[in-house]
Amino acid sequence: MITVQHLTKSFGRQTVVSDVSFTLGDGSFTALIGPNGAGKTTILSMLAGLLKPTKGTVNLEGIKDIRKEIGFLPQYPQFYPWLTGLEFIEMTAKLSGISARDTRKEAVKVLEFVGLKDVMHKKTAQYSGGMKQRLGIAQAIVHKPKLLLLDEPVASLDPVGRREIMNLLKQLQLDSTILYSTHILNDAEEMTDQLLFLKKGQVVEKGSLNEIREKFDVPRIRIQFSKIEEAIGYASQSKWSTEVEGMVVYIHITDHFPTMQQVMEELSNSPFTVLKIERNRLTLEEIFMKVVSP
Ligand SMILES: Nc1ncnc2c1ncn2[C@@H]1O[C@H](COP(=O)(O)OP(=O)(O)OP(=O)(O)O)[C@@H](O)[C@H]1O
Repeated sequence: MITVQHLTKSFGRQTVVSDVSFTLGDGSFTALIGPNGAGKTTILSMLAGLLKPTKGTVNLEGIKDIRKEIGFLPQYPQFYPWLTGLEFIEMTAKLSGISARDTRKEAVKVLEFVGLKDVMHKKTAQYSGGMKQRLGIAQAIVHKPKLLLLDEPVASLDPVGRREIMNLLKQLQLDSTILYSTHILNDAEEMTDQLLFLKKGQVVEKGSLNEIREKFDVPRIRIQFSKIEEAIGYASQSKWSTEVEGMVVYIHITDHFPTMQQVMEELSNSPFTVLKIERNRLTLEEIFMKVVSP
């Protein structure tokens, strides 16, 4: 269990992380979500022992030697372009305390796990962005850390690459506690046990996706029309409270009203063509905007 209490970091007079507290249960998968400059990198760097907190504590229960038991993927990992992938991982394996006898074996194993075995003898200068990200993950996990900290592990990847990396991380959760930062919310939505929403250096909301949904979700009915004019036309004559977004009209449900049936009745008496009607939930992105907007 990792316990972070009142973590604060100031650079000069500017406090960029302020009184942040949270816990990470063993084997949990937590996302640190926040806009640019919210303090994600600073928090991860303090947990990784790379930055000294101004105030507060990080209690890494069960972790005696940070070098051996924490894996860290920086936001912009640096690779020596003249080394091959295998040479690079062998080097990081040594640095993280793996015995010289085992470095080759462990390096090959981890490169196979991240899908780079076929290119492990190529120089890292020739790796694509996705391959570099995998190599970055390989260096973070080669020593089988108990705590894995990843700063924006999927930000530079296309949707297929993101999916692959997230699936890889999900497998790592079997052996490690994972904390990663992101502003790509779909990934967080699917994979994560706990969400920590950061705004201006403070945790403004935390909990599981369901807990946060319960708190912020607004039940609504979503109606898709075939033309913007139709959406506007329907919204202006509806007796319910509506919101128009392009060809879509949202009707907010309060105290169970209106019912779907009432809306359908109203629609059937109108001249507009409906393409789709459904009960709809806020996406994580919409919840995020609600939580972090000023
Ligand atoms: N060494 C430093 N000296 C001064 N200010 C810093 C330093 N490092 C970070 N900051 C400031 O701290 C704030 C938080 O930065 P941080 O990189 O932690 O945010 P972030 O949430 O990771 O942002 P991004 O999503 O853009 O990576 C920013 O205002 C940044 O300018």
